[in-house]
Amino acid sequence: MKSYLAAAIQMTSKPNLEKNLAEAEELIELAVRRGAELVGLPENFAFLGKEADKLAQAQDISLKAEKFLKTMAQRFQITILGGGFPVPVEADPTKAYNTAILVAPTGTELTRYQKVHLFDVDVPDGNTYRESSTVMAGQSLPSIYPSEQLGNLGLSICYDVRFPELYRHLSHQGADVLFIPAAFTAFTGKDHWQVLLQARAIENTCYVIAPAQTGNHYERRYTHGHAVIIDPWGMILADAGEKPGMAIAEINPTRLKQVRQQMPSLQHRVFV
Ligand SMILES: O=C(O)CNC(=O)[C@H](CS)NC(=O)CCC(=O)C(=O)O
Repeated sequence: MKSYLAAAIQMTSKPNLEKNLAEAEELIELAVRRGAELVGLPENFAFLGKEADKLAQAQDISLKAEKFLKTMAQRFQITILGGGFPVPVEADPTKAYNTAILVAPTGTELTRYQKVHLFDVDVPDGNTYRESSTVMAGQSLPSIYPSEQLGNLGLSICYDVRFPELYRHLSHQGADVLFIPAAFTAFTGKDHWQVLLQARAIENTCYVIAPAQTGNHYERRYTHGHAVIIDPWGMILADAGEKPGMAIAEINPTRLKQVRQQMPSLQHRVFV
């Protein structure tokens, strides 16, 4: 593993696939110009709209999002994470998997994860979320992708951040970097987002790369923003704030080793 720059992209995706991909392309290009070799896009980067509209367009979103990620990775010679887009479930036309994929600079898919924990929550601000009405829950824990250059990369999506056992599973497999792409609600985000991300970084002594959605997407859907990169000690290395843009920071194996020496808690695990 070498030292390199990673970018966590922040977007305000809308119910408009073409527009979102054009915005993502601009931000990826900017990240590359700033030297990023690993770029993460947030959950719902390709489409953020009503559940029914998303499902109706799922086939189109799925094909175009996947093609887009492969084209970007090859054009800019970067590794790229697409932090969550709907992939239709063949056996059930009423459902899609909320899928994240990691793509190599060659355009090859390295690994894929289907979101396991679905956000079925009545948020106290009056918004109701029933992700399970259109999303099929993934059945298996994510596996890490061992990259010689970039370290062991672990995937997850958004609401997963509240389930520490998933990240324990990743760190148990040797994860160095945890991806937590999200579309966190503005209401929960203000109190929980940063705390949860820092906890996952600290307890697993891993880097956290958390691309995010921000602002108003349609009607009353607001997300929290603050795409961040956090180091294994829990320090916020970069924070994208509230506007579309990105957080960029160095992922450094020497720092990783240093923190794991200073705080060897992973070696002291008793139960998992
Ligand atoms: O907001 C939207 O319309 C899009 N959001 C999403 O697609 C996903 C699934 S509904 N959001 C989350 O998982 C939020 C989790 C969260 O916010 C928390 O855990 O507090």
